[in-house]
Amino acid sequence: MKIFSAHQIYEADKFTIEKQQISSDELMERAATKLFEWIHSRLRGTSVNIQLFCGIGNNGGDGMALARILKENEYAIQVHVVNYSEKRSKDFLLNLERLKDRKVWPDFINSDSTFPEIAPNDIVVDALFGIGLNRSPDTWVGNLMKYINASKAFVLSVDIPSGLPMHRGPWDPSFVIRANYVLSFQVPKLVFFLPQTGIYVDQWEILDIGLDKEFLNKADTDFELIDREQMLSVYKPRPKFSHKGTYGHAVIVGGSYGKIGAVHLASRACLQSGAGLVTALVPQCGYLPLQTAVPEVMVLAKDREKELSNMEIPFKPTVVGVGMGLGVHEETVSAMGSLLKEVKSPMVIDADGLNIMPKHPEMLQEVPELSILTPHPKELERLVGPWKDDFEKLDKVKAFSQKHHVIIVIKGAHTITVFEEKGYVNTTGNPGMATAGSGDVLTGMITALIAQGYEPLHAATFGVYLHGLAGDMGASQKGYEALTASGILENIGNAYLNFLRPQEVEVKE
Ligand SMILES: NC(=O)C1=CN([C@@H]2O[C@H](COP(=O)(O)OP(=O)(O)OC[C@H]3O[C@@H](n4cnc5c(N)ncnc54)[C@H](OP(=O)(O)O)[C@@H]3O)[C@@H](O)[C@H]2O)[C@@H](O)CC1
Ligand SMILES: [K+]
Repeated sequence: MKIFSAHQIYEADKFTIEKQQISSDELMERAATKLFEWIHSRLRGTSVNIQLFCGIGNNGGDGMALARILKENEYAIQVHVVNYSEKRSKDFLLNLERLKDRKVWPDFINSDSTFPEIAPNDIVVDALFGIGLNRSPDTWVGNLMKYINASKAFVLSVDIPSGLPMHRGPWDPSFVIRANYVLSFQVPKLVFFLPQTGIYVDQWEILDIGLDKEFLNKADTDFELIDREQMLSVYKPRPKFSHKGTYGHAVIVGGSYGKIGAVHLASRACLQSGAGLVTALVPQCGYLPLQTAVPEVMVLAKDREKELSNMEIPFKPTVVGVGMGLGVHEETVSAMGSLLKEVKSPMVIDADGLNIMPKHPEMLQEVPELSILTPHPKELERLVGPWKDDFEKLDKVKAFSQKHHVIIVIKGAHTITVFEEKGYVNTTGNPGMATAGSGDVLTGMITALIAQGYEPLHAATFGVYLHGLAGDMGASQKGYEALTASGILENIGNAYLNFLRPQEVEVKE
């Protein structure tokens, strides 16, 4: 699913109005009707007090139109117009008049007003600002947001939590509505998925307001959501007459004394994700534990006992995954330099494989094109430098990807895979996966997919998606706290099965 910028949404809006020959207020009416249907299907006429806080633009207009439909359906409502500007939108004014025609008189909140009381059982509809927010809300408006946040009421935001801009972090993090639920029109918004702004959104859902499908399909967006449907188009079924050679020979290079477990996890994940053959290249201390624990993995133990000083591979592997538990010993660093010179096809580079790079920038030049780098936030900062907000981070990663022609997997709650100009936002996974070794499993999985012939970008997005799904299945058995990297690994098979199972189709009433 594509993620549109504010500008693109306004364009889609304009295009739809022209093509469908409707007026802008008809589109607003559609939006408000969808909002109403969502609320009504849950409340079914329950006598609950609904307080609508409406701005003076089109987001506020949506709120006003919703208020009217709620009133027509005999819900108890109170409408507050938050008068933050004299520049009221045409459709806001139209809906204000329509509301007055129904004998509903909103109260107007200004900078010197006392805020209305909000009871714990009330529902607050937040229609202050939508995607048009372009500067910090005034202090009194920010204080109203804080006041709403401090209430115990359930907060339902229209389109986007008010106070969140579409293109940058908030000016003041306390001047943003914390939404229990966001009903977002037509397309998801990037801010829902970023660490600094996603915290304002507990749950979100898309309401289809009938924007022109052709326009939406044609549009080229900077970001996309990675979901099951899209991954199904990437998935490569295994043909009957295949053999282990069909699925490649992956080499996992890593480990040092006390950190052989990282290679163990990555190698097993690589096998369980479908690689034909897996060889682990480790220092001597890794030989016995790996041969004992994972009989399916072949082990190449190099000369040194405690760390790798030589990463020579005596055959031509399909793909190399490197870095987990490697350490940064001087000789390991130089062995890594030689490995990068040797390998010409895309690699997967993680952990210490990445930590080595910033101190040896010449190595970055040797990284094969289309390699996949999988940094966590600290490793990423070492690679691209610090950022002031998530948007600057994404810009820096895009520039880095373009410069080095590599794929970067920014690990996080919503892992984002960046390749050149574009970011792919993952939708699977959970907080239980923030645990030791989780990244080693991911590296093994992505390596396995490349071994099987997936092109690197697909290997990265599909690997991230499956890894999250395996984590979700693990968490459903054990809960977040008890989930370990082994728990993720054990669920790779279940993740594939779940992914390939035909999904139940939701029947709409
Ligand atoms: N396209 C769609 O799919 C549909 C969209 N719809 C709805 O429209 C919403 C977008 O509406 P919108 O453009 O009128 O902007 P909105 O967010 O209501 O802000 C209002 C105005 O406030 C101003 N302003 C900005 N920052 C400010 C600040 N800090 N303090 C004070 N003022 C500030 C700024 O105007 P300015 O003063 O800069 O000229 C801005 O224009 C969208 O989220 C959705 O709910 C639906 O109706 C149906 C179809
Ligand atoms: K809003």
